[in-house]
Amino acid sequence: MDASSPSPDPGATSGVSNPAQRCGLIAIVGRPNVGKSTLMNALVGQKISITSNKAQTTRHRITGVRTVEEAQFVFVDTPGFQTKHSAALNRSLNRAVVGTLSDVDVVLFLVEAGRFGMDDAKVLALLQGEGLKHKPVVLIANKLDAVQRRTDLLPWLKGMQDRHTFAEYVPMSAHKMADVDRLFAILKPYLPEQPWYYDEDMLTDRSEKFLASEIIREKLFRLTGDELPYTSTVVIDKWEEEEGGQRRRISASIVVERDAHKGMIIGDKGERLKRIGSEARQEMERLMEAKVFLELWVKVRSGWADSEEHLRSYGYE
Ligand SMILES: Nc1nc2c(ncn2[C@@H]2O[C@H](COP(=O)(O)OP(=O)(O)OP(=O)(O)O)[C@@H](O)[C@H]2O)c(=O)[nH]1
Repeated sequence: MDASSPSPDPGATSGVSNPAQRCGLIAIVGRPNVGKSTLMNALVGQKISITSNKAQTTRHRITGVRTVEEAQFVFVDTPGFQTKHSAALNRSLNRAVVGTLSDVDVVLFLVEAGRFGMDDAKVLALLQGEGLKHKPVVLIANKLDAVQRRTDLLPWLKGMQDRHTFAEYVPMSAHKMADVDRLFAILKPYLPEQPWYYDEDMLTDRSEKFLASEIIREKLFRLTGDELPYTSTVVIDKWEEEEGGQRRRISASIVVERDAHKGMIIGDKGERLKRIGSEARQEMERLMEAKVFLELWVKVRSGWADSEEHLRSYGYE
């Protein structure tokens, strides 16, 4: 409450009782490409994590915060549960998923409405494992808009009921705002009554530096299409603020595994790298409300995805 508030005593009764504050952690899990990032961005109301048609682009844990009336929802976006690759990177990612889930109040398990494959089953098995058994899990049957025959959905939902006793069954589309609003109402009772963790207008607790690297990564994946393996990463090498924060000088490296990938990113006469840099710079300027000078490098670091040591130095724990 701000100091100029007319109310002399915020705790005073005025005939209308103020509901107690609620606050809780919510994790969003599901196989790659089911729409986790899309849903979190819709829930938080601002783009803070990258989305892409390319599977497995979400590797960092990202927190988004949304306060609706008395309830504060703190969202944790977990990396896609890795099933295809077996490098150290994936072990690290799976550890991150389990670590994230153990301390949340409710888990949103995303699947595509009408579909439940081996990859979904692996994520569900993880949720049914030791330590997570009693956690409320809400089944989100996403991409409802893409379902041709809605009548097929009822038997499918019944089948899902047999697989796990979910706390709620929510067929919806992350692209539809009305569905997203309804989800807030459904989730509210799962948040414990306790004071908010963040200011009401707080959207993310990740640093600008982290968001900058995510923006570069998003442009990288968007502009290289499916050619680039998901193991490419971005490291911020230099970050300088000038003129009281009005100007940023940022130098970043895109780290790839092979020379061929380097060529792919640089493109003909450097055109593609130039475009990645220019689009990333513009988005950073909008986000940071400052002038940005961005220098981008492409480095080849062979086999980094298999080395625990490299993972640590790039910030994956
Ligand atoms: N038709 C439809 N498409 C959706 C919906 N939600 C997400 N998508 C699309 O599904 C694709 C994948 O969405 P993401 O949000 O990147 O998926 P993700 O689960 O975060 O993917 P990873 O980062 O690979 O784990 C994108 O092309 C989205 O636009 C939806 O409700 N309906």
